[in-house]
Amino acid sequence: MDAEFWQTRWQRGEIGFHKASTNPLLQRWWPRLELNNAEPVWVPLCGKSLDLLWLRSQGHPVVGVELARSALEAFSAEHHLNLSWRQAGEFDVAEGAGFELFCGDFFALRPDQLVGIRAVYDRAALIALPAEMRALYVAHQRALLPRGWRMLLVTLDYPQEQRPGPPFSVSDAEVRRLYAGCDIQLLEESDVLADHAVFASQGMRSLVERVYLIAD
Ligand SMILES: C[S@@+](CC[C@H](N)C(=O)[O-])C[C@H]1O[C@@H](n2cnc3c(N)ncnc32)[C@H](O)[C@@H]1O
Repeated sequence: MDAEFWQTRWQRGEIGFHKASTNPLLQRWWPRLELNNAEPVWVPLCGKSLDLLWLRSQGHPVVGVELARSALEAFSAEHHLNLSWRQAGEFDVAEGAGFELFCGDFFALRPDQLVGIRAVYDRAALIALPAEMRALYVAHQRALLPRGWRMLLVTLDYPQEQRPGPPFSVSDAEVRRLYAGCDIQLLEESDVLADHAVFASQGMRSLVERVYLIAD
């Protein structure tokens, strides 16, 4: 899952992960983070998700990172946001209308670029990465954020041998291992295979979606 893999997915429009509506799990569970609406929210591997718009509609300034510039340009154009671009070190940043979206590699971000962020939304970021990268991703995430953060995390769990990722299968045990030392609450768990006919046609036999509230 290198940069070229994702750039090619965006170039070819192979973005089945992108949803045409706000994630209902975000709407249902976000209040459990008990945030002040003025708190900025960090959205790693953000794509052009409509969830960014929903978070902003709640009053949150939204900070994201995304490798594919075309994704951020599409986000700006499709929602008439007229984001402008500036440079910040090795990142180009699309900003305006309550958004600050870093274009570049998550792993190149430094803590001083995310000062004051204590809220995180991870949907299809952790599970976009293969196992060896997930450990590095979580370690970097934890190094980037100041103590006291809270995160809403959405995962998928299925027999990995039934289909190659992404999305990758992430078990409950792995979430607890990766975020050891944090307070981890499982908010919801359900089998969602019936909603993913393509995965079922690829041989998947079960697909469990989980939503966690994780606090450092
Ligand atoms: C599965 S998609 C999910 C996008 C978004 N979270 C959503 O829910 O629609 C993963 C996204 O992460 C981006 N990505 C992958 N690796 C990245 C990295 N190292 N740094 C920044 N973005 C990355 C990809 O380009 C892709 O848009």
